[in-house]
Amino acid sequence: MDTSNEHKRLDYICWRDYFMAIAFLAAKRSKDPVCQVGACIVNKENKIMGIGYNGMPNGCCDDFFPWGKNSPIPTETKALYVCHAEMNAILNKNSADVKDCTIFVGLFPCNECAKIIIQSGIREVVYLSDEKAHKPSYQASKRMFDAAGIKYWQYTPQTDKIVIDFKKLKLSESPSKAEIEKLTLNDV
Ligand SMILES: Nc1ccn([C@H]2C[C@H](O)[C@@H](COP(=O)(O)O)O2)c(=O)n1
Ligand SMILES: [Zn+2]
Repeated sequence: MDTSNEHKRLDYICWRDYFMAIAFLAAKRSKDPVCQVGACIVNKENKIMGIGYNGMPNGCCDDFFPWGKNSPIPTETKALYVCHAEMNAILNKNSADVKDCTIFVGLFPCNECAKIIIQSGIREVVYLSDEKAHKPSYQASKRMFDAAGIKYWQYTPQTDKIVIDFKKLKLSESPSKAEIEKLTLNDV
């Protein structure tokens, strides 16, 4: 590795790892105790068009709506309320539309999100996990994507792990006033 600081770094992350990591960072915002999913929509110029994670709809308080799915009361199940990551990413878009975009998502989309993805004009789905592939809802997604010509594929990241250690980063905090004066004097 070149440590001279005279040449460009070579251990930077690639675009796809970057977008997938952003999807996972967004998932950290989810309040779902069992399954946290994030999604990141990107256009052909590698510009981010939308980010989302699974959560309750606006105005539906996280503390009062159900997060479980085993209640004897039929309406007390999260599935009735939670907005999925893909849907939120599409609805949160910062552009007029997401036509021809790619969506990076932590978990393969369910059938409801597949419909929204197709209707939004997204052309490609890149996912990390397909752990729900045995469920009919997820099989229906593949059927719809195949029919609609949406490309979908499972991503293997190039980087094993990406760590953001705020504590360590804080060590390189701004220098003290005395240090700044010393640095300035030395620079003259
Ligand atoms: N592609 C996906 C798949 C699932 N979700 C969300 C929806 C729920 O909050 C949760 C699934 O919960 P589980 O039935 O596994 O307890 O994950 C999503 O946003 N996107
Ligand atoms: Zn979904």
